[in-house]
Amino acid sequence: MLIAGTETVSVTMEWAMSALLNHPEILQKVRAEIASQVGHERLVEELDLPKLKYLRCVINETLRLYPVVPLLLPRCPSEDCTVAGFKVPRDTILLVNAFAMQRDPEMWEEPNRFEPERFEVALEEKEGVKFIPFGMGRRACPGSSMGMRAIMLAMAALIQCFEWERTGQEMVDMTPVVSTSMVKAQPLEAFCKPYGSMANLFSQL
Ligand code: HEM
Repeated sequence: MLIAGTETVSVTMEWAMSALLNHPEILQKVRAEIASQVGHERLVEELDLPKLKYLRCVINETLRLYPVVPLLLPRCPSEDCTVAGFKVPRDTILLVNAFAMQRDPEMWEEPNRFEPERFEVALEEKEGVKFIPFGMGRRACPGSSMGMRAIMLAMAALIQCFEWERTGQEMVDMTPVVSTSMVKAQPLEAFCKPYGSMANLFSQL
């Protein structure tokens, strides 16, 4: 539970921040949303999260392109069954490739493009199966809602309090490696400095 609930959150945040540094215009849009919905007189808090709709789209788009658990957890049917027309004998280990589904060009327009706006329109119920970063069914992630809240709150605070930049002209390397989870091959390095309008708040801490 500890690993399931901590590494997933921190790794997703690293992917999200990396994607934002490679798309400064999207980072700017998140910053503008936080400025209009929360301002700079106080720190963002959990009750603000429902208002940060674009930030939620950014996290969803991050989970689509960089799902921390790309093959979900293995399934093993207790009886013979049929999956997508294939006969599967009992006790076969089945893996669901969420990574491939979430980049399938038959399901997504320009699938490799980081475009949070695609989540501004709610997925239709039948489309829900194409976006499964938390798995689905009885064994789906029980911490999905807590995970989303933790990521959104931490990301919102980081963006509200600091200005972020890449360390140079070159883009952040987004190459993944898969171990127990899908992490960045190169850990993120970035520059940050306190955001001017938050200086008052920092001095009171
Ligand atoms: C970004 C955050 C997270 C992601 C992307 C994520 C993703 C997943 C995925 C894909 C599974 C497998 C589901 C399946 O195979 O259908 C899973 C299982 C699980 N997750 Fe998460 N998770 C996250 C956060 C959390 C948190 C915060 C907790 C707990 C506090 C948690 C606890 C668990 C547990 C206990 C399971 C195993 C469930 C079972 O086998 O029945 N996860 N998670």
